Amino acid sequence: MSFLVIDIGNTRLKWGLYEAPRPEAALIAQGAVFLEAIDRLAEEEWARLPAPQRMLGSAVAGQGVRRRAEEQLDLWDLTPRWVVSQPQDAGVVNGYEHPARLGSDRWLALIGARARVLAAGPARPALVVMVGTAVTIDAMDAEGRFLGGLILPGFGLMLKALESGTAGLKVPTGEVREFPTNTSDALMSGGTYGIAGAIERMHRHLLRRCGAEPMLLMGGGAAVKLAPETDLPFELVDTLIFEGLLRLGAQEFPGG
Ligand SMILES: Nc1ncnc2c1ncn2[C@@H]1O[C@H](COP(=O)(O)OP(=O)(O)OP(=O)(O)O)[C@@H](O)[C@H]1O
Ligand SMILES: CC(C)(CO)[C@@H](O)C(=O)NCCC(=O)O
Ligand SMILES: [K+]
Repeated sequence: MSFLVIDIGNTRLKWGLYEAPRPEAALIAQGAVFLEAIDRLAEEEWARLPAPQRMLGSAVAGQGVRRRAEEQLDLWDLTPRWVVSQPQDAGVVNGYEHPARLGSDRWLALIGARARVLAAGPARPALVVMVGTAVTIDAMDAEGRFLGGLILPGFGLMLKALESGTAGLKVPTGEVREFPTNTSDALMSGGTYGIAGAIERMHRHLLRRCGAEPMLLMGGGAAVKLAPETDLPFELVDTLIFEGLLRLGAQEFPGG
């Protein structure tokens, strides 16, 4: 009973085909396309896939984009299901004031992270960082309660904002330097240290709140850029959202 998972962010749609809706299921195929290219999925990347029987997705890019993805899913005989963040599920308690307003990608990453924490040994807090179009830095305690998190602009949005909001800043890519001495390096270093600094700050908040060293998990398209600048020990995990979808899929489709 093969299982398709989809993560629609604000820049790209990521998909994965697993042999079943189960956390330990084998990955059959995966891919990513920019949102502009969604309308060609059925005739290109998906055309050669064995038909999935079940599907579960996350979509934070808006109704229009989600509908375009659903049109492509018409290729197969399955009912599209999209995750809405719940007050609690799969061992995670959602501390958001309005739980359903938490981005489903963040919710799924927390569910994926919780499973990793428990698999790694005694329960401990976790800090879940996703570096995509936006950056999110989400804190979860040792009992699996999501305490709250930060939303920052990602690299692309930060640079775009500076470029369009000033006369003197253009955006050729620079290097990360401790003491930048040209505009490109100053911009790249500012963005990188801005995000790295926010991670360190949130790490401190969580350590103080819980009194235990959090597990730091980082993912998303631009996480590799940040990795060398992060002093804290971390794990790069690109599949947290998929892992969350597999866990929820196992609950939703218990027979396979
Ligand atoms: N070298 C770069 N310079 C400027 N911006 C960049 C660079 N590389 C990536 N970005 C931007 O960083 C953001 C992250 O993009 P990417 O597609 O890699 O992540 P993603 O995890 O798929 O994002 P999402 O899940 O939000 O769709 C995008 O807004 C992209 O434009
Ligand atoms: C913050 C993003 C854009 C990150 O992808 C997404 O999770 C989202 O649109 N969230 C909704 C708002 C919130 O999580 O508070
Ligand atoms: K995202």
